[in-house]
Amino acid sequence: MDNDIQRVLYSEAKIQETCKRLGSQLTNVYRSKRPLVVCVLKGAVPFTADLIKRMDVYMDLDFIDVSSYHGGTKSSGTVKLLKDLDTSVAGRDVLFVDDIVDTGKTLVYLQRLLRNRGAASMKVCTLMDKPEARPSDGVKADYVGFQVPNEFLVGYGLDYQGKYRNLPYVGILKPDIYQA
Ligand SMILES: O=P(O)(O)OC[C@H]1O[C@H](OP(=O)(O)OP(=O)(O)O)[C@H](O)[C@@H]1O
Ligand code: HPA
Repeated sequence: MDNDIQRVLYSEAKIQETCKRLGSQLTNVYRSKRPLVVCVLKGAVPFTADLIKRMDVYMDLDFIDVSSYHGGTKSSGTVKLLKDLDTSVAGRDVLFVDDIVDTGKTLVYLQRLLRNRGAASMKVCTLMDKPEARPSDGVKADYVGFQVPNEFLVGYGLDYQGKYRNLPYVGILKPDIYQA
């Protein structure tokens, strides 16, 4: 897989350092609470696994599966709910964990879906934020690891046609891979 990568943007060490920083920030925020951490499948799996190990708080973990990138590099614009939460969010402090906020459509969808379920609070932690991909008055994540350039990225959860999620770093693919 390494041969398919043109440039590494965030190394494994840099990502781990960032998980540590975000984890201690979130530990302070949720110290006296018991948050419901919601991992947004599938891309957020590696980040969630590393982040929660850095959060020294009692918490519950649940998963929601939504998808809008159907194999390509552009959002289809339509977010589909593939699996809902198993846990009630009423009265809970919900923390969404995602790998990237790009156009922001996934985030808008998730916030809309949970709005009427009575959560006490809803926050978003994302490893990567691509603000140039959406209007400046668009949605915002509360806790961000890296602000990333407006390019299609792979690795550490991010896929291209289902591949590269298991790379331990984040990078940019060689141009010929898209054409293959
Ligand atoms: O801000 P947006 O433009 O909505 O993009 C962000 C979303 O896109 C990716 O998920 P995807 O829909 O590809 O599903 P996956 O995680 O299962 O790959 C990523 O994991 C985010 O959840
Ligand atoms: O840059 C990206 N790469 C892979 N998947 C994504 N989903 C949203 N943005 C991206």
